[in-house]
Amino acid sequence: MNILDKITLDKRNEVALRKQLIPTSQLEQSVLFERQTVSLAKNLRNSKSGIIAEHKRRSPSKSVINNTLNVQDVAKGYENAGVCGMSVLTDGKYFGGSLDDLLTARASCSLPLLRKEFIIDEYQLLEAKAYGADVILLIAAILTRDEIKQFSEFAKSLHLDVLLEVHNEEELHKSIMPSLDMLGVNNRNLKTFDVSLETSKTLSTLIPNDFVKVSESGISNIEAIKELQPYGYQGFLIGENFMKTDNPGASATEFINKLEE
Ligand SMILES: O=P(O)(O)OC[C@@H](O)[C@@H](O)c1c[nH]c2ccccc12
Repeated sequence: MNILDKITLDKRNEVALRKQLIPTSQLEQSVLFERQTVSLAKNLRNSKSGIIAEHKRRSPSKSVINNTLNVQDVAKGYENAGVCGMSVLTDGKYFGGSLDDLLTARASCSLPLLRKEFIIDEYQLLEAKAYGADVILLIAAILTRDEIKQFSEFAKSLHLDVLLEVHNEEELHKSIMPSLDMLGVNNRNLKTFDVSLETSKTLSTLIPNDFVKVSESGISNIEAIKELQPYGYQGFLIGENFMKTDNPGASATEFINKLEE
């Protein structure tokens, strides 16, 4: 079993438990359910730099990235840096995140927030909304075309943006549909952890222009972005490069200033 299969299996058990503890009617009563969401896709279309900055404490590929920071400081720092949106890992077991992290980020900034999660059930979309997300991630590698359709349409009905993540041509072909806003190419293979920017370059021509193109993972310098922009990418998801420093907000500020020079 590869790591992605393991994560997905654990996630199914976790979601089944959560469903028993917190009924959907309770999620729907969250004050955040009434909140007007902010569109990340729109922000990216209007931005020069297109940075989506991530809060990530650890990952299966890197173990600990940063265990000392607090989400509030990171969210405020990213907002001050002028990023287009913030991604918050909410998986606990493999990434050290939580829905509480999402809630804290929501209370700390007004950036569009992406719930970075392994979504396998509509219930998680209600959670995303109830804890203040604006955007959800759907990972093509763990979903069927029917699930992608069902989850993305449900997300749209909740006024959430949808970022669909692919890693190869096959995943891309099965996923193209009008209920998606952004197509993300993950430069990291979630099954082997190999990282290559070539993945973004190769898949770029196959992505229809109606979607905002996002390149994800393994971006550690300005040169990578300059290299990817000619391929039509308007969004760049960066985690470790900022999170490994003592002050992710300051790192993002420096990065964006250089990029917009
Ligand atoms: O830390 P990096 O290499 O900058 O990567 C960020 C982000 O792309 C990565 O965390 C990610 C992309 N897709 C995911 C799916 C699940 C968990 C994590 C991810």
